[in-house]
Amino acid sequence: MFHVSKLPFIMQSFRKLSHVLLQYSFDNDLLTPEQRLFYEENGFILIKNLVSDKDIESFRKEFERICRREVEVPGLVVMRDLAIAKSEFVADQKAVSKLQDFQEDPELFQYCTLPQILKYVECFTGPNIMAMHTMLINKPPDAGKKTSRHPMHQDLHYFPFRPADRIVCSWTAMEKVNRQNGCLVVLPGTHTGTLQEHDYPEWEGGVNKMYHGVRGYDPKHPRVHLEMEKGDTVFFHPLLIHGSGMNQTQGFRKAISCHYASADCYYIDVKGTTQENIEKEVQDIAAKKYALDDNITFKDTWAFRGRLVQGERISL
Ligand SMILES: CC(C)CC(=O)SCCNC(=O)CCNC(=O)[C@H](O)C(C)(C)COP(=O)(O)OP(=O)(O)OC[C@H]1O[C@@H](n2cnc3c(N)ncnc32)[C@H](O)[C@@H]1OP(=O)(O)O
Ligand SMILES: Nc1ncnc2c1ncn2[C@@H]1O[C@H](COP(=O)(O)OP(=O)(O)OP(=O)(O)O)[C@@H](O)[C@H]1O
Ligand SMILES: O=C(O)CCC(=O)C(=O)O
Ligand SMILES: [Fe+2]
Ligand SMILES: [Mg+2]
Repeated sequence: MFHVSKLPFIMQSFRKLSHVLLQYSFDNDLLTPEQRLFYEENGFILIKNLVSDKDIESFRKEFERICRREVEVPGLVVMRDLAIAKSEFVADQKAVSKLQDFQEDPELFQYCTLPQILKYVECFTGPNIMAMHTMLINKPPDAGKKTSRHPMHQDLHYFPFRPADRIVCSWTAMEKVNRQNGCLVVLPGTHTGTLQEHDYPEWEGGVNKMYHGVRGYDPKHPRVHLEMEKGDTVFFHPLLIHGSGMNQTQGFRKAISCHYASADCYYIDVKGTTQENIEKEVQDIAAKKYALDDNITFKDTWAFRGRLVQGERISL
């Protein structure tokens, strides 16, 4: 018979067991057992209303200043949608589809250090945390060629560091996102698989630079559209297959995100793996951007951009 005096023993056994059975998250006081199990099984977890309107307003303002070129940010990559980059019209601020690598912009980088975000991140990375990759995505109204889509992919394809289970993305909606404006689409449970081969999808209207898609995923796998309100944040595993649909509205769908990794993750050599194709593209772009010879390594491009946000810097 169960007796309350046995409760501490039962709890302790559960904790021990959970270390064996739950490989994707850590035991702490933040996630409920149900939330942990959800992440373990699905590879993502959505937390409502995590980032304040005030913070989002300040990211939006800074984004606009960058578009107007009132501030210059070292290392920042300003992307334009393919449909606009290849058009004859002079691009104005509305042409910016994505900012990458805003680690040197104090206003935007504030996002990566928000304590309420880091508390969740720690459940997946542990206490020593590096912000490895930053983005502000401004998905434009589709110009008619479906170039606003992001093909289904696994973010780990871009990362030469491991282990995958100690990496997590936080992605915060800066406004209401839904099917109409191209919310995230995820294939729940795919984080338990392996890294798949990625390449450019054969889309008629073309595809944006470096938007590789996963080859041959099961089109019948259940899809979940993550409709979110402003401030809602999803945390997801780097093997989770995800993408985003076309923006069929006239507004620019904004989201801000950061990929975090445990500071004791280690770099790997991707030679001879499916990641060789992205390594080559990244090195070609980096060589141009930093006006260097082609001796900048894939690993360097990451070590150089990564920033410690909690604990101590170890091997990344
Ligand atoms: C987990 C995470 C990492 C997952 C992801 O983020 S997946 C997406 C990752 N994407 C990236 O990292 C994209 C990086 N993009 C860039 O570095 C830049 O936007 C560049 C593609 C190098 C272009 O930048 P920049 O050289 O300043 O732009 P320019 O206007 O001078 O154009 C130079 C040539 O590039 C072309 N271009 C610009 N934007 C795109 C585009 N979106 N897709 C395809 N081609 C593009 C542009 O047309 C021009 O081509 P040519 O006229 O020389 O043929
Ligand atoms: N031909 C394709 N190959 C690979 N991925 C695709 C293809 N077409 C769409 N996708 C991806 O599938 C996801 C959903 O795209 P899409 O907008 O077509 O459908 P949806 O949003 O589920 O449906 P709806 O637009 O009817 O609401 C996106 O990640 C998109 O990039
Ligand atoms: O905001 C989006 O459309 C998703 C972007 C994404 O998955 C990525 O850049 O890796
Ligand atoms: Fe992604
Ligand atoms: Mg759609």
